[in-house]
This record gives sequence, structure tokens and C-alpha cells, in this order.
Amino acid sequence: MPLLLSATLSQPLFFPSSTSHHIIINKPQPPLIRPSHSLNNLVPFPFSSPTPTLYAPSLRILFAPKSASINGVSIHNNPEPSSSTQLNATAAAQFLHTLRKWIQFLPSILPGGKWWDLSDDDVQVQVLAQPVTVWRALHKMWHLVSRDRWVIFAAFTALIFAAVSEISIPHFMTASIFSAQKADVTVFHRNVRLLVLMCAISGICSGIRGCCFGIANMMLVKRMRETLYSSLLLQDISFFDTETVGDLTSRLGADCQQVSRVIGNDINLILRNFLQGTGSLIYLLTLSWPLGLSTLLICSILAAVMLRYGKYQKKSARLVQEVTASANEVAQETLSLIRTVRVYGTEEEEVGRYKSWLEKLADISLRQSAAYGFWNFSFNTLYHSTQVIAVLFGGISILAGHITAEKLTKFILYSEWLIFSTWWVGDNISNLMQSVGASEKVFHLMDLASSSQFITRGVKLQSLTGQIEFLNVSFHYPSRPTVSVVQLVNFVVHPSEVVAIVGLSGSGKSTLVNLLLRLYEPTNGQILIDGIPLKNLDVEWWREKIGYVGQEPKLFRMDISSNIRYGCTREVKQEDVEWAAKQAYAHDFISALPNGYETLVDDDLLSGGQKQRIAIARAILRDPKILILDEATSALDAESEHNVKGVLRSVRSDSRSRRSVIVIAHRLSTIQAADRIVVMDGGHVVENGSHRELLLKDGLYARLTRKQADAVA
Ligand SMILES: Nc1ncnc2c1ncn2[C@@H]1O[C@H](COP(=O)(O)OP(=O)(O)OP(=O)(O)O)[C@@H](O)[C@H]1O
Repeated sequence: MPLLLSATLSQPLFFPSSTSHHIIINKPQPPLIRPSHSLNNLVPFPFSSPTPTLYAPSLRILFAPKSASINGVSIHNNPEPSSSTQLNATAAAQFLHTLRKWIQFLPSILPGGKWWDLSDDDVQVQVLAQPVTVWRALHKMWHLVSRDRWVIFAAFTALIFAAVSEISIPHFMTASIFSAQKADVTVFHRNVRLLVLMCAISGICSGIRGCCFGIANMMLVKRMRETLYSSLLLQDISFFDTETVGDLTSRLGADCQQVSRVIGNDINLILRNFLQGTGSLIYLLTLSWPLGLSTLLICSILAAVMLRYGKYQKKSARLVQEVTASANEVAQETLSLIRTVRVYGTEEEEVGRYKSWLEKLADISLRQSAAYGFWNFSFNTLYHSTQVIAVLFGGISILAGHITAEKLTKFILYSEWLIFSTWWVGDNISNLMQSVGASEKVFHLMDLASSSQFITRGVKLQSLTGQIEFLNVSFHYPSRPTVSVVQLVNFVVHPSEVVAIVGLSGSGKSTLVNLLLRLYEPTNGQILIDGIPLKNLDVEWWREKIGYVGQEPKLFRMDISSNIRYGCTREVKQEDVEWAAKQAYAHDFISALPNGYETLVDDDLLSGGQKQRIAIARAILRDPKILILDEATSALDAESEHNVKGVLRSVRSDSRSRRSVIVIAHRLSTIQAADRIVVMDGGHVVENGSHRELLLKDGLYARLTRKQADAVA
């Protein structure tokens, strides 16, 4: 009875053909189809399957569904023994299937075939940026570096001198050799002197050129990152509802780096080779115009191929940047949520998610490399054609006495120079196209208009009492225009009043605070501050008057003292910082830390409640006219309640600093002492009054209070 070996393999296995057993490799996937994460609609590469399949009919290697393992290779008795004729027939069918796939695939890899298709839909990458032309990109780059145009001018001057001196070297070299052959000593010495001079000029100017272009490049990347970063920071908050951190940091990092090659490398080499190519062509035409024209024809074909290749590279580069950004996005998200990933044991899924983007990247890179191969093939063929033409026609011309050997030598040297210059220009234009492709999203983001809040300056009030009035305020988030989050909200916070906003989760409490902070503008109605519409106030001045503590505050990676001072525009001494920390009940735990207020804040160092107390100290230090506390939910509840109650107590006891307080509370016991309680339900204000009044009303607030009391009991 034949034995059946099966194993799940990622690499092919080979077995000696002398075996008398049926060897079956368990491979559940059909052999030539890429997994679902390959580029959609792209013609797959038969050998690019991540789990290559061995197909060897002569070895009787087949597919089988069942396995039992010995050292990773399973051995079974074949449950349904089949005759060797049947096996051979199956193997032959498989072979024919593979062959058919290859025959179908091969035409698609010819130039213009479907395999090369890199359409945006295929990759399913959201390409937001409008295509940027090379000229537009260069114009923008010039705008960024034009402040230091002296470097660019120095670079171009050095480039011209270096190019001219380099291009004259073959002339003086040939002239020296042939004058020596003719024993013309004077001409020989003159040519050698000029050759040395040209070599020296070329060396010095090349050095200056490289250095100046390098400086210009460094400045370009620096300014690009500066401009992009400040453009991002000045966007409306709604912009960050749709863009992810991973994507944006990828633009700042990888994309700007890719663009960094433009001036130092691409433009530098394109100009240098263009100048040298033009010089060579003129020289060739003066030597022999028929030979010169035939070289020019070959170079034109090369230029046409190069143009096509450049366009392809530009598109693929843009896709590479998009896919890289998406991969970064996944990595950034997973790493920032690593605790959740660990607890739920989803490491493999996350690796899979990241890998699927890497696969897409590999698919595009595969096409890029294949295109590069085609380009090199074209260049080599055309390059050797010029040599053949030069030798053939040049030889015939020498035999006919139309041209001297010296002229032919010069011709061969300069035609090589011309074709190499064309190649270099082509290569660097394609690099330039790639850089421009990569820069599309960067320029798109740089061009975004800043939030209108930073452009128009509003009114600054002489004094602020802290009266806040919501008048028929309705709002929906820009990212969800069909969902109205708050509707026709009306309530007033009087100066120095403590108002609590309560309600079920998702009822719109934090949204009201977002509107008050002017992170978003109401879609209807308005908010009045001391009777003035909030949208007419100067946003910077307004935010200076507010102290805000969010639900789960994040701290900066700096020492505790700097974290408390963060954003405080007035001069503050260390005593002020400690006073604010005492008010926020943070002083004791800060003093107990090894370096006290100098301790560097680390994410793991402080508990959620401690971070919240530091954030409260930060808010208090600003001595705000309006204090907003968004009490933490969930795990922080007990500690948060204690913190918030402490703040409310100190606000009450400190008669010097009168401030209005808005507190969003989940634990209703926190806010019983509030002057007034506003109850939210489904985006509406449903009740408004003191704790006692609302209990008497026996509405939603009373129900919520009873529920929480029952839960505690
Ligand atoms: N940036 C946003 N983009 C789109 N929708 C949002 C955004 N922020 C909040 N929402 C939605 O608005 C609604 C109200 O959210 P909000 O945070 O104001 O509720 P909340 O009462 O403060 O909830 P919680 O008590 O859980 O903090 C929710 O349905 C939420 O999904």
C-alpha cells in the first residue's frame, strides 16, 4: 500500500524519484492565484505566489487534504488507493493547467500589457492629491529655497564651468595623443597644458557644485517639513477627524525625504548631462553631420523610451508613497494600542494587516524593477547601436578618405558621451518624476488653507465676567453631516456659577464643550459670551481665558513643572506652579517622586488620576475666568470624582478668583453641590435646575440618580 506524505509547506520539497511511495504535498491553495491582498485586477505573476507550489509529475507529487506529522512532514496510509495511471492523469492535468496560466500570462508582460497597469483603483489606495506637474513642483520648490538663491546661483555657475571643462577633456586628450603621434612637440605641450587645466577646473567646480546643491537640498527639505508641519498644525480640528497620525507623519518623514533628492541629485545631474550632451552633439555635427545625425536619431529613440519610463515611474512612486503611508498608519495604530493588541492576542492579525500593505508595496516595486529592466535593455541596445554605426560608417569614411582616424576617435568618444548624457538625463528625469510623484500629497497638504480662526482676528474684551449663553445651538460633526449631535440647545451659565452637565453617554455633553472651546462652530444658533457672539471674539484671547481639563488628559514628554506651565502665557514662578499643584491635590504625590517637579513624565510613570491632577493644575495656573472639567469616565471614575470635587471645593473657598465653572459629570454624587444642573438626552437639553429641583421633578435626572444609588447599594 503506498504511503502518503503530506506537509504544509512554504517552500518546495524535493524527493528522490527512486521512492516507491506516493508523495503528496498538502497545499490547499490553487497554485497560481495570489491571495486577496494582491493588487486587485492586476495580472498576477505566476512565480510570485507567497507559497510556491512544487509541481513534478515525474515525482508523483500531488495535493492531498489530510495530514499527520513526523517532524513536520506527515505520513499516512492512503485511505483511497488510486492506480498510478490515475495519478499520472491528474498530474498531467495539473501540468497543463500551469502551462495554460503561463501562456495567458506572458502576453500581459509585453510593453503596454495589462500586467503593467498601475491604476489607482487597482491598488485601492485613496489618492487624495491632485496630480502635480513637474513645473508646478519645481516652481514650488524654488519658492521654498529662493530666499537663499545665492547657493543656487553658485551651484549653477560651478555646474556650467564643470560641464564645459569636462566636455573638452576628450578633445584635448585625443588631440594630445595624435599630436604626439605626429611628433608635433609644441602642439603636444599646448594640448597637455590645456588638458591639465580642464581637469583641474572640472575637479574644483564639480566639488563646489556638489556642495552647493547639497546645501540647497538640505534647505529644501528643512523648509518643506517646516511649512508642512505648520500647515498641519493650523488646520481646523475637523481635518484631524479624517486624517490619521500615521499618514501625516509619513508625509513629513518618508515623502519629504524622497523629495530631498530633487535639487541635490536630480536637477543637478539633469542639467550637467544636458549641457554636456548638447556640447557633444554640436561637436559631433561639426565633425561629421551624417554620423552626428544618426547618433541623434538613436538618442531621440532613447529619449522617447525614457519619457514613457519616467511617466510610469512617477505614477508608481506616488502609489508607493500612498501604500507606505497606509502601512505606517497600521503600524502606528497597532503600536499605540499595543496593550489592547496584547490583551486580545491579535498580534498575528496585526502582522497580517501590516503584511498585506507590504505585499502591495512589493507588487508595485516588482513592476518598477521590471520597468527598470526594460529601460536598461533599451539603453544598452541603443548604446551599442551607436558604436556599431560609428565603426561601420566611420570605417567606410576612412577608407574613402573622407575622415581621419583622429576625427573618428573623437567621434566615437563624443558619441559615447552623448548617449551616456542622454541616459543620465533620462535616468534622472525618471528619478525627478518619482520625487514629484512622491511630493503630490505633501504639496497638497502644504497648500491647504489655514483654519479661518488663525486668519481673522476678532474682538478682545476689556474685561470678562464669564457669562455664557447657548442660544438655539445645533451642530453636526463635519465628518458625519447627516447626524445631528446637538439640537436647539438653550441654557445660561451666569458669572461665577458652577453648572454641571449630565446625561447618558453620547448625549452630546463633550460636544457642547467642543463648541465652547471653538474647536468646531455651531451649524445653527450661537454662543454668547458676556452678550458678544463667541465667533466674533479673538480665538487666542478667548482660549487664554479658559482652563480645560479633558476626560483622559495626555501629558507631554517633559518634566512635571513644564507640563503644568504648558500654554501659560504669563510669567510664572516655581511657587505659582506649586500653588496650582496644591489646589489640584497634586503637590503631595509630585513631591514624593524621586526628582519632584523635575521628574520627566513617562506614560507608565503616572496613574490616570495623577495625570488628571496635573492637567487640573495646568488649568488652574492660567487663572482662567472659565474653568471646564470633563470628568473622566470608566476606570478613572472614583479618583476623578475625588479630583473634581476637590477643585469645586477650592473654587468655592477661594473668593479672590471668581470663575464660572462647567463640569461634565458621570458620577452624579460629584455635582450635587453645583449651582445648577443641565440634563442632556439625545442632543437636547431636557432638564435644567438645582439638584433638589430636579429630584422633585422626578424626570431623567432623578431616574439616573436613583439608578446610581441602587448600583452603589
Ligand atoms: N469628532 C467627532 N466626529 C464625529 N462624531 C463625533 C465626534 N465626536 C463625537 N461624535 C459623536 O457625537 C455624539 C456625542 O458625543 P459626545 O462626546 O459629545 O457625547 P458625551 O455625552 O460627551 O459622551 P460621553 O459621556 O461618553 O463622553 C456621539 O454619537 C459621538 O459618536
